[in-house]
Amino acid sequence: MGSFNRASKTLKSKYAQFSHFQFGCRSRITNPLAKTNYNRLISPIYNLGCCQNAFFCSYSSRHNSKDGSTIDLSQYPSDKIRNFSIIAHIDHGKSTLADRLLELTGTIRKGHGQPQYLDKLQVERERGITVKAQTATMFHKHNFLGSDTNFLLNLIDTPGHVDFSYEVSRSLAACQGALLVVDAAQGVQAQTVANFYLAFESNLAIIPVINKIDQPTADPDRVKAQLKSMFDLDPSDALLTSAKTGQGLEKVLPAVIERIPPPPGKSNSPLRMLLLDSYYDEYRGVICHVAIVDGAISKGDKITSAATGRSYEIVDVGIMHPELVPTGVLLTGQVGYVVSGMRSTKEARVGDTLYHSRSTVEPLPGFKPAKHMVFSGLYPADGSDFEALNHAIERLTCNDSSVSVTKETSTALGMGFRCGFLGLLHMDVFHQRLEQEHEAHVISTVPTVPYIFEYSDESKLIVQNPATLPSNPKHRLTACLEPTVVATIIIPSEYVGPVITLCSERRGEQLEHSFIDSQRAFMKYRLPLREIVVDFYNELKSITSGYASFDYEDAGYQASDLVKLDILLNGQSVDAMATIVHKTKAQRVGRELVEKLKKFIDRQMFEITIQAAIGSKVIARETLSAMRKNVLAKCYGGDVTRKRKLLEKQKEGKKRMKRVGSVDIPQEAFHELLKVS
Ligand SMILES: Nc1nc2c(ncn2[C@@H]2O[C@H](COP(=O)(O)OP(=O)(O)OP(=O)(O)O)[C@@H](O)[C@H]2O)c(=O)[nH]1
Repeated sequence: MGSFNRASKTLKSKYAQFSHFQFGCRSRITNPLAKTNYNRLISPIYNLGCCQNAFFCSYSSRHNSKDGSTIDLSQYPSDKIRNFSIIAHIDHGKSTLADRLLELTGTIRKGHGQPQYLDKLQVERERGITVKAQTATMFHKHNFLGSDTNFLLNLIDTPGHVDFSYEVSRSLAACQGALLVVDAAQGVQAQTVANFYLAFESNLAIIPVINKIDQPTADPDRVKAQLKSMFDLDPSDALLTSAKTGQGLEKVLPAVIERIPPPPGKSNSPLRMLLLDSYYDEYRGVICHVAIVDGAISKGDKITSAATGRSYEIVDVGIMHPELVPTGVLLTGQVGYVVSGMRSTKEARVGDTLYHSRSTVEPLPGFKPAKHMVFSGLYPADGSDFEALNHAIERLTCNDSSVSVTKETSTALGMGFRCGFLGLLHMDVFHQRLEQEHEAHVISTVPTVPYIFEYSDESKLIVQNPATLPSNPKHRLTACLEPTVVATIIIPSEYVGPVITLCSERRGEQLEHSFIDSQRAFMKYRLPLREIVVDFYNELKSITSGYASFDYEDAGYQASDLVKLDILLNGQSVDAMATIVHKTKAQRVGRELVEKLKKFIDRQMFEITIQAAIGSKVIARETLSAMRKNVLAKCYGGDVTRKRKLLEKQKEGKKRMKRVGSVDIPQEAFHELLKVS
């Protein structure tokens, strides 16, 4: 507990500086709908129908202005605006709570939208996770300081998974407060800790929300005690809710209005607009999400980008309500979108300051660039589809600028791309979106982390693709460095032993071990990134019967004993299968790789040797004896159509093979390798 108490003291002193209306304003919103259909913009009739009795009906204050805008934002100066995020550990109910708030304020009709309304992407719906943070503007009437006042509230629903914490930190930059949602049964989990600190370090007002109190195993008092001991949050400040049944939700928006300060910008200063995110719309070009830090922006204004120096004219401006609704203007403290004739999202740099071309301003600090933790090669399953894949990747990166892409060539797989991702789930999601949204069939190579190799001539090589590491370098190798992370693990106390064993097997160094309460342990480990990239979380879940929660943050590089492991088929190296491993693990990984490959490569008309080698030394070997696969073997009788079908299926399967020298490798073999390494 010592560390928590220390943290609490620091927090107390930090909190002492908190006074309402004194928070630094930074901003952010995010990508909404990949393909917004402007014909579906909310109609006045729809909005009138969906307003809830006691809540503010946005149309009561709407008018149709000359430029067609339907909402008059001039009645919302900064003191009537609240910008807040919903942050939580994965699955603690952020998106469901967001649904309820949208319904309460009449922004969406109750039961009208799909559950988790703001999770728009197919991949989000299929996996039940939030990948992109989403913003929605809501209007709400509240009795504030003795009089009924209309407020404009910007809600940002954020992802819970560690890979997307970059989204969370950008979201928080647009806010002055956050709802920290904690599951009443599960209590504080690893991402609760990580997200709390993100919000705390951004000086946000934090409102604890203990959600899912309808569950039979809910124990709100235990969670309150955890919030007190870990974050020094006052138990009496916690709101108790059930986003499922609606219990306690009426207290959420009043708390947002009363406890979160308004945005602090200056309305009479020149425009400073922070570019939070952008996405590409087929019909309108780049749509930028912005926060107005100072001043105001109107349709027709000329703006300049501080990052590129290019100027644009604003052709549309509005809010996300929750679809795009033109308002003709955005005022200080408001968040919304602008369309300005940018042709590619490369022109829209996240964190950029946009200002009126006629003025000069000090640019805003912007955001730290996203750090790529995992790299993988993406190749078209059919080599002739390179251009199609190129196009698909270009389109997708327009809507996910956190992926880095460079072209590369592999002797085994042909022309492809080396892509950098924020983590393995991010990589998986990108892959899935390529297939689902752009119909691209892709082979991805074993994910690797960025290693640094230093040589005697003081040169450094950053290796994002193991195949590029020279086996016989010109200069003597002086150091190998690998990236590390500090991992936070929260588990029921009875699983401490197995988790310690797992972390030491993964070359982890224990930094902290304490107890949150009588039932839950809290551990911090420094671990090589490579060791957690692939299946660490699955194994952690399996040894703790699914009760572990896990989060990590970048912790720099450490010297390590690394070797390059090559895979050879009939003596020929398969560059796409090369990997870099710790010397002590090379033997085991090599053996597992060749065994896996043996299972997945079909026997062919000749014998195939599969070898794992470090330099010229072979450390594992398997042999696949010769045989032709007869797909008709089990097909008795003379049914021609059935035989034809089987042969066509085989032909189709062959198309999905990759020929390396004389050996065909099925796509599944590459996928299976991901699991071993
Ligand atoms: N019993 C109960 N279930 C809830 C409540 N709130 C949410 N859930 C359920 O919890 C699951 C996760 O809810 P989400 O809203 O998707 O959680 P999330 O935090 O947005 O998840 P990520 O975006 O993946 O981090 C869903 O099955 C919800 O129906 C609640 O108050 N009570």
